[in-house]
Amino acid sequence: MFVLVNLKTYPCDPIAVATAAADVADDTGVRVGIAPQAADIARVAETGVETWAQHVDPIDYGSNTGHTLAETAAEAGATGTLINHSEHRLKLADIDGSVRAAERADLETCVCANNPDQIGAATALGPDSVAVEPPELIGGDVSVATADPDIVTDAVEAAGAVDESVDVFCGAGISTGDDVDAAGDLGATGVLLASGVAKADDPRAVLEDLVDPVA
Ligand SMILES: O=C(CO)COP(=O)(O)O
Repeated sequence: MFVLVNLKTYPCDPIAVATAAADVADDTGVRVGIAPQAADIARVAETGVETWAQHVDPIDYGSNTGHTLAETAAEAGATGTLINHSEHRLKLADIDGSVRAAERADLETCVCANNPDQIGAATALGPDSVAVEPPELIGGDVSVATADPDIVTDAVEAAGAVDESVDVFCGAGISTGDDVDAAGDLGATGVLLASGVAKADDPRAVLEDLVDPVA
């Protein structure tokens, strides 16, 4: 399982979380990634943790004020990027453009989607992975795998019908190792989570628990 922690713009210490995540990954062999804000990518990457961008724009070098260029994210130390997160939704053509931009910069891609139909469409764009995250469960206390297991199995089926080589992750409300385990049982090969770690009093303890059943 891949455990990808999206720090969003939560007021946590990205370096403390990244250092803990790097330690937990080293100790257990579980793949753990951190997706900090763009401005924090370089110092998060310096901790040695697998570092992802939260977004890259469908642009090339040039006159694009205020955008995130995939090459710059990669040079800062990112090795992957989320695209079309529920809190940063893009038009279909721009999702495609962002996937192409990320590929150009050798960034691994995960396209997020709200439901299985969107997962099928996202898979057709050829990312490395897709992630189903029901918006109504994001930031809540109940894991998607518990609250809506069918959405995960349907997403796995929808992606598989288009391209079996594309990994399927799930996210929303995931905060424990049991949640990660349940997501795996439904066919997900990774989880995306945020508040469970970023808002925790002890992010290291949460990270240790998250990887425990899959270690
Ligand atoms: O949006 C998410 C990860 O990208 C999920 O957020 P929560 O883990 O806070 O529900």
